[in-house]
Amino acid sequence: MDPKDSRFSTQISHLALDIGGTLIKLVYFSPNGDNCEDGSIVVGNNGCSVVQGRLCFAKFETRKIDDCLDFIRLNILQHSGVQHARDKFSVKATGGGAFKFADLFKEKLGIVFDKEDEMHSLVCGVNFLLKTVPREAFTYLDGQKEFVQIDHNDLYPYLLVNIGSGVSMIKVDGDGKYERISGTSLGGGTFLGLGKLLTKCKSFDELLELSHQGNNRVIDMLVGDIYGGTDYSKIGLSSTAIASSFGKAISDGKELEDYQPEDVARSLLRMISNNIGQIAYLNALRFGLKRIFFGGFFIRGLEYTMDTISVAVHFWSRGEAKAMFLRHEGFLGALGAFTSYKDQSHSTDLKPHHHTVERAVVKCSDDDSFRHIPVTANVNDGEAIECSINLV
Ligand SMILES: Nc1ncnc2c1ncn2[C@@H]1O[C@H](COP(=O)(O)OP(=O)(O)OP(=O)(O)O)[C@@H](O)[C@H]1O
Ligand SMILES: CC(C)(CO)[C@@H](O)C(=O)NCCC(=O)O
Repeated sequence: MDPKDSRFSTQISHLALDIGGTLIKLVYFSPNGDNCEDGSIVVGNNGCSVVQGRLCFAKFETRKIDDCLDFIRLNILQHSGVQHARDKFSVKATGGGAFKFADLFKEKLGIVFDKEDEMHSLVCGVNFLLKTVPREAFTYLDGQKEFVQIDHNDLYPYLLVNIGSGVSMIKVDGDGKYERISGTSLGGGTFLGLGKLLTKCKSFDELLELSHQGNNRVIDMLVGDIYGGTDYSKIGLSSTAIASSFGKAISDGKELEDYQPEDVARSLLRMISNNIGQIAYLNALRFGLKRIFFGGFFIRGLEYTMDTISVAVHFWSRGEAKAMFLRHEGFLGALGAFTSYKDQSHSTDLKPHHHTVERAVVKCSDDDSFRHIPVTANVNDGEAIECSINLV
């Protein structure tokens, strides 16, 4: 197969979207490195072409969906010499937006969504990563990041906690065997929404930056604040443990303006992370699960967030359960939708039924400068995955 001939089809058919309440995530296969550094095409064998390249990642704010449409138009459609796909191509899509924005994509780009269930996609995405991508999962405790060697024969059961706008908790027992056992509406959307209201910051990055500089003890009421500086050791609470998030605001006699936005952001991040860690542990306990994988874009590879979640899980489980994180945390659903191409033949006659990942590389697309991709990744924003797909 001449790679040039198949380029348009390849790029369109190997794109998957996860359109969530806050963010749109894209995973796309770049066969020739045009959209992703250093990729390479090639190799034909026995009527089946193996195309080498990379899985690339990009994200957009859902409220700025036009940017996402432009990205697809400029980097995928126009790149291939067309403006509109004229209803010819269906693309895997998951998340609530696969329903909400189906008409928009059809009207603006001529792309039809082939919808994949959100929970199913999340589970497929995690299983794909854990089974295929080396050094994907890691623990984070006391400032130490440690990669976890995953034994494919001893992967299940595990608890998946996906922290997006809201939080879903899914017990995974095998490939396609899972149950959503819990969830909470206090998630990444709560952090960002409350954060914007309380600190006047404009973006998630700004809020994170603020939280870096803050001190949660200024607003949180600690056990020591209640117990005159001492631990409550009888029930295992140290004086520095948070007794009540934002509790000091009750009696400080201060207005919101009297607090530093940094301290508010820090308390908020701690409150949300702690709460999710605790609910996750309780659900793990319900079903006797020892391993908890945390995903979703709320985490963003942020040490403070991961540390807080890990400490919460460690503390409540008395060291029995383990919190683990994933390098491609934010792209689980989109990756899962992408891998679902392998389950069926495709209108373009392309069928990626096998993904071989040799190594993950630290270059990727950056959503803020998507017109100039490729660029080097920032804050773990989705490292490209080197892989090959079979075209039949
Ligand atoms: N650049 C960003 N802009 C906005 N939010 C961000 C950003 N980076 C990380 N976040 C955080 O990630 C959250 C969204 O995560 P994610 O994309 O996994 O969920 P979603 O798919 O939008 O939500 P849901 O699955 O609940 O529909 C936000 O609520 C916010 O806390
Ligand atoms: C509604 C979804 C699944 C959309 O992704 C997510 O935002 C979520 O799991 N929210 C939490 C809802 C709840 O269980 O209370």
